[in-house]
Amino acid sequence: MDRQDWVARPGRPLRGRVRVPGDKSVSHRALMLGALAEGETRIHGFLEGADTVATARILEQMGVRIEAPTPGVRHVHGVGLHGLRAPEGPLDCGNSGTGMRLLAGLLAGQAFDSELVGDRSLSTRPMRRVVDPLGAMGARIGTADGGVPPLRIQGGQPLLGTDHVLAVASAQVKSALLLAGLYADGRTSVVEPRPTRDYTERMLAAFGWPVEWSPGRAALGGGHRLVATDVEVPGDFSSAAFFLVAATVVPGSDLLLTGVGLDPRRTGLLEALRRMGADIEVLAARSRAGTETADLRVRHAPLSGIEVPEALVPDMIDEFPALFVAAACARGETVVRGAAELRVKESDRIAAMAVGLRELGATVDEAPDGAVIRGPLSRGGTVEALGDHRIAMALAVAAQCTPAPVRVRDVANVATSFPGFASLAAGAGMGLAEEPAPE
Ligand SMILES: O=C(O)C1=C[C@@H](OP(=O)(O)O)[C@@H](O)[C@H](O)C1
Ligand SMILES: C=C(OP(=O)(O)O)C(=O)O
Repeated sequence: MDRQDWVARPGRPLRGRVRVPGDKSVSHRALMLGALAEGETRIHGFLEGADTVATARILEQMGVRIEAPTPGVRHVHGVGLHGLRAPEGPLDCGNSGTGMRLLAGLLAGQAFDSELVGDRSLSTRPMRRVVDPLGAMGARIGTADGGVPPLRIQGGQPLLGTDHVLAVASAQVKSALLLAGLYADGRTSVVEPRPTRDYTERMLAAFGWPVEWSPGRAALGGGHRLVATDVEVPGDFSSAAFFLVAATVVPGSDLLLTGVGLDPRRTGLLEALRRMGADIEVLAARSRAGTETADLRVRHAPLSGIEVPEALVPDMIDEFPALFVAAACARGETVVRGAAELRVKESDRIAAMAVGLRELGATVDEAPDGAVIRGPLSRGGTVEALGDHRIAMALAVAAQCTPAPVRVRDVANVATSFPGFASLAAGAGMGLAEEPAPE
């Protein structure tokens, strides 16, 4: 990917309507379950991001026909639970932790060997969290030194249903184990330290696989079949988050975000921003095929710092870069704790935001599992997104509150989760322009 920068500066108040792209978590899962189902699964609202496109390509490498008649639509011709073919080479997950961890579970149950690789960032992310519990089920998966990718998965291993008690609250780990459980003999169960997003459970049920779940627990048995079904992907709350914060902090803003998925395990930021004083209304809430979707009207409001309740952390795990910006624009200080997972995302997101916001004049005291953040953002400058999509978008939002322009370096990776962010943001009023990176 070519290096790309943005120059961001205060623009106009954010106004009008914005429709964010489809949910990344749902798009990955719809492809995977569609591939393993019998029949044709039609996905609408599919995220055309590099992460989800990488997952589609991997499934195609294993013999799944996936048509893309128009952008945002995929027709997945399922091959059935045992219909995948051995791939000819390594399977490239790109930047996607979700892709790699979920596929590790799915591939552990196949009759053939496979290898999962990723880009530079993904190649540093911890994989023992899936490799060890999959190993307890009988899977054989090798990693590079330090438990990082590539993952070499030996096929033909019989899997045994196992009861897992997880140390980290991770929907990716839970989902990997449930996907392996489809191929296991007996019952696979997962207990989480805190409830995480339950899209895998919901979608398995929609595809006809018997699964029991409640917040923090999930269980299924092997030996059933998946039947193709249509999937309507809601707008990604994690993408909407940047607009929620931008419209809240820029005076005069009044913005409508349409068709945003509001799964309760995803909307921790809504709760945190409201506690800080944000003015966000949920309008036209509707439930389609078990998915909560609504329009969000957000108007500028002054914010005050809070202590973010630890129980909210998994429900806003991808929204902390945006929350850090809201905190730097608030009166008083904001305290984040219990969020050590942020250190093993696409970048160390605590460090990345601390360095970026300090460059713009904020005070950020880092802790191993969080930070204390104090504004104001008192100057412009040059900040590093470190190739992390969420850091890039958060720092562009921060620049809407600085007295001088901000160059955000290394932003090309925004295409993994939010292609078209810069033009959508500029259209809504944000001051944001793409710039080639200097040599
Ligand atoms: O299951 C998923 O789709 C995801 C789970 C979260 O990761 P963890 O499970 O590692 O917390 C989140 O950060 C990621 O963007 C998507
Ligand atoms: C952490 C993220 O994704 P992944 O783990 O799939 O790379 C994210 O999108 O913020």
